[in-house]
Amino acid sequence: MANLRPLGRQAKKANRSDSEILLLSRNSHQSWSWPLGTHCAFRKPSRAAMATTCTPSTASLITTISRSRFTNFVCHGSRIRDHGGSSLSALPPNQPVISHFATHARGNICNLHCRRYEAPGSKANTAVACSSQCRCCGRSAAGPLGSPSIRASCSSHGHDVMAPIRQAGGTPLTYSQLQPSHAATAASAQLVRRRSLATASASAPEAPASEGSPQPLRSGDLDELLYTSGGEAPYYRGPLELREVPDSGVGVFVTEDVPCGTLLLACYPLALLRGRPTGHSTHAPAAPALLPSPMELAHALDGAIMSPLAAAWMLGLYDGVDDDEDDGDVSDGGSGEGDGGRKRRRLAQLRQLFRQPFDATSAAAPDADEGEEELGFRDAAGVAAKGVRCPLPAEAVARVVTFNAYGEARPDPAVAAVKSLSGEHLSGCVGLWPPFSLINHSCAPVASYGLVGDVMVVRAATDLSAGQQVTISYFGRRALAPLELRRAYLAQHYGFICSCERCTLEAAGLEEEDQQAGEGDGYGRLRGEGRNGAGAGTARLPPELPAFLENLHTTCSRAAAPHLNDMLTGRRWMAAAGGGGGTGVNGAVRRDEPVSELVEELSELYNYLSGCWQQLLRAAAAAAATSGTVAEGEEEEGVEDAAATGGGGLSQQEVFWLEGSVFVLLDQLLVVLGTLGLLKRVEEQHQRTAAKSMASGEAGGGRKGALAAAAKGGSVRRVAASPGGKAAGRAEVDGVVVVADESGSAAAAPPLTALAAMRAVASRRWRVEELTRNFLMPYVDLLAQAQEVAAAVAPGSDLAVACAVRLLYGIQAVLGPESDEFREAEISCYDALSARYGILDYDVYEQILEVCVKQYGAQEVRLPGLAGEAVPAAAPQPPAAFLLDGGAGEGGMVGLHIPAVPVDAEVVEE
Ligand SMILES: C[S@@+](CC[C@H](N)C(=O)[O-])C[C@H]1O[C@@H](n2cnc3c(N)ncnc32)[C@H](O)[C@@H]1O
Repeated sequence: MANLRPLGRQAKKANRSDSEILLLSRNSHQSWSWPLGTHCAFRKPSRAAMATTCTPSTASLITTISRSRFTNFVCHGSRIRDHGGSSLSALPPNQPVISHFATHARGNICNLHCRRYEAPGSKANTAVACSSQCRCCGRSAAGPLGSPSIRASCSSHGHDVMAPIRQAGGTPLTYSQLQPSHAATAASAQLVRRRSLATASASAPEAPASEGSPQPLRSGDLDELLYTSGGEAPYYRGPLELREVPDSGVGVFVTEDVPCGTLLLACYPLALLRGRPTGHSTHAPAAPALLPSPMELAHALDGAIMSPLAAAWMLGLYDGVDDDEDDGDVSDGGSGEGDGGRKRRRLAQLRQLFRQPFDATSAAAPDADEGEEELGFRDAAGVAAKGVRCPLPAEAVARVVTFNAYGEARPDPAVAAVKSLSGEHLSGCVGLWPPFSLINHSCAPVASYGLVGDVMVVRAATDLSAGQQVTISYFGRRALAPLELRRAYLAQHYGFICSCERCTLEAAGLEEEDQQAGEGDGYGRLRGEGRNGAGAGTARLPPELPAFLENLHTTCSRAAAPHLNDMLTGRRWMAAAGGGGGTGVNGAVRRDEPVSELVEELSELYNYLSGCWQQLLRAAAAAAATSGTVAEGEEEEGVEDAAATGGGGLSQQEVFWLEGSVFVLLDQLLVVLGTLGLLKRVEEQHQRTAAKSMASGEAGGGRKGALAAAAKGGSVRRVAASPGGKAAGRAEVDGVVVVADESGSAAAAPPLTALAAMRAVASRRWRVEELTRNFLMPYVDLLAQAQEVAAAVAPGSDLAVACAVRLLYGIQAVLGPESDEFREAEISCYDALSARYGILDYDVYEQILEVCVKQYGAQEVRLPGLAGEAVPAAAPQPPAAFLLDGGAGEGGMVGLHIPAVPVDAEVVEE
């Protein structure tokens, strides 16, 4: 599992229940100090407490935490296994305000979460002291003590949200985040003990709200996080600068180290079109049909009145003409600038624009008519200015929109939940956010992004080092597709051949496919042909792997997926149940389609898919072996070493990519596995029942008698008499319609229909151990792999969040909330949400998690029957399908729905 360790649920529980934890004392003007080498004082050692222990031996020293005006200090540190520890470094005394912030050391060994509470009346936006350095890895995540470059905030309900926001140029965000916590005292008393996810179970009766049932999101909680201060126009630019990037034009780079979750950019749109509001639904994404098209946006912009700043951006944004290409023209035309002239000029112009805040006064006014040119815009210097007409001709506007616009099919679930509190219902939209448009794409991006209302927010999705390019993924789930498919998509939609690190690596590998001992990366290394011969002669990957990978996706998505979709989705079941008989919509299964045929078909598919999966895993394992794989407990260092040295084998990252390339396969396996189990069980039950009836019939005289006898015994309820045939009959066995024919032979037992199967499934209790063994375990196993893939390839994306959330619930169902695996899964969840929303206060994290659980259908993992409750006998419901889709605003590549029906369960005999 990932190597990231934020505070876990246990830590939270410990704090909540053990109020003795020394650091958790609110609102008292008090200071603490620890002599060197003493442990943080947890009176009741818990696992969390132990993990948080700071000792010199783990190189974690707390010298003093200085006094003065700070009032409250909460430290949640956690550390997993035996890697180093969390560290609070020394703070000089008598700082005006002291705070620590969360260092979310993704990829580091340790993690530290510290929260500060302001004294009532004190100014939360006073510069705070931040200094924290991991002694294990030496990484520093903050500016110097007392530096005004970092601000911290208190949330309105008394918890704080620690988002290190840096004032590195640009206008800092001015919103409620930086205001004093107006209700810190009162709210801290109101701390609601939320029902822990860990203890929530399918069977748990709804607890009264006061007993800590999940609280609905309160706008105040996320306002702080989401920059919705009302009125003020948020703009924020972190420590970013523009640079030239070979083959990609201009790109955005960080000028200093920033930790994962750091806000990098928040800006207003130059223009934005929203679709018709559809409200927030937990399951149903906004219909794509409601999304305005980019061409509508281009049309709206054509000839629109806009601020001089916006007009300058329109001229500066990439329009599909490469700078190099244009250079030739320019010099040929006698500009005298020579090669690189336009490039340099453009870079200089963009740098100047990038420095200007792009806030609400910078936008276009597409609906403005002539007279409204007088409207108050402002120019690049921030001076009030007249509006100007869009300086580009229609076709150029269309090109700018094509290459720079961003569309979101549905709003982010957490944002939507917050917005809906104030009656605002977001919908899909298309818009242009100029500073955001300068960020290049990578198939292994390092930043996440999303819309908060109209504001585009970009965050570091991993720790970034000074000088590193900020990249995002232009597509969602396609990030998990193989090279050729990704490239085809980017070429078609964005007009470029991706030259990101991952593509370069994979392409290099493909080119070297036929070479002998490799010096290169990629597939050469995959085959154990690593540098200096490392790995040669040891485990080797199948030589056909590259082709295998490239073909697999095509096969699965084009052949298997539609087939499965058609056969297994809720729509189909619904159509089967929906009456009319015969075929339903979209060629749905016939009411009388025999289960055995479906089973056979699915079995074949399953064998094929699982063969592919096994092959892939073997390949990945073999590759890992060639890299001189890491011993247990040395995972992180090993990976780092491998990555750093470019060692002979395959780095963990490459393994992730490999696995990611067939991510689609995993979904399909899940669906097939689950459905197959379901059908097999029902069929077996059907056969048992038929055999029973036969036996009774033989003893009691004829099939008709058998049915009657069975009905008498309570297991079969007779619903129809023989239509006249000597041994025919029809009965319903707990929802399964059994129609006896006239042959009298067991083999001639009538086919169980798909519809009847669903009914049977829906009306039964499930045997827990069967569920666990046959369905949930493989499911969770696959999810765990998927989660790692998603975290590596698309951190902070919908996909990564969905995987992490579903894994959490899967592990809860299978291994329980006390298991180590659960804790690790929770850490993954926290990581995924932090990468998306920034470093989160635990309570906010819990709230967002709840929203995501609904959004991604994770609760469906809690299959009926796990807690022993009966599944309501009812007509088959269409499964509450959930879709693992892509990053912000993107649909999935394949769009498989995973049925949420309980599957592979054995009917408990009564
Ligand atoms: C939204 S713009 C990004 C900013 C752009 N680099 C510029 O100079 O304005 C998108 C364009 O940048 C270039 N680009 C972005 N990511 C790239 C990548 N990974 N490889 C190659 N070109 C890329 C492509 O030309 C693409 O159409």
